[in-house]
Amino acid sequence: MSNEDPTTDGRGGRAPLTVSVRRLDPDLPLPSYAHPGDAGADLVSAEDVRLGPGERATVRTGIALALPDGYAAFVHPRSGLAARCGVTLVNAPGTVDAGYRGEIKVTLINTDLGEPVKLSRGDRIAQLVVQRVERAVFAEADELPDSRRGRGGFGSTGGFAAGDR
Ligand SMILES: O=c1ccn([C@H]2C[C@H](O)[C@@H](COP(=O)(O)OP(=O)(O)OP(=O)(O)O)O2)c(=O)[nH]1
Repeated sequence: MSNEDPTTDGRGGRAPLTVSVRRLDPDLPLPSYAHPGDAGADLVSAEDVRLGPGERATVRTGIALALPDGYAAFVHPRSGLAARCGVTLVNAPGTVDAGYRGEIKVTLINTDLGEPVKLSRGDRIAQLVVQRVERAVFAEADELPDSRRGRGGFGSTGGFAAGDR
């Protein structure tokens, strides 16, 4: 039996987490990181999609996951698609629960009000960030401890002209 700690790679770094993936569409790739150190693994579209100006669509990715307990995956937009075409996610980031075994889907929206966007099957449409998450116990309290921010909420620190009127 090995005494090695499975959470380390034996060279002082963290061992990668293995996540089981089912390919619901065998011709599409598994999620993959474009570069070492990338936080998000690209997800591709399983279908051809045309998004008219301002239109949204929920798009299949052809994969299903089994995340270990204590982890979640977050579906984030791709910055290039957002900057070039105005395509982002309606619910960014989408939350994929550890217990979810269905197909990962991505709800895209074309925020460009002038131009339609065409995406093809196999195009990279979003990125998946896998993270450890805490499960909180919500303990009711009559008083909360003081803090510097206190009750100062939305925009309370200023910093944008339109909100400083
Ligand atoms: O962008 C996303 C977001 C979620 N999901 C899947 C995984 C997630 O575990 C499930 C439910 O998502 P969420 O909890 O955000 O949806 P809800 O509207 O709160 O539904 P529910 O009542 O099922 O929790 O849908 C996706 O495939 N893509």
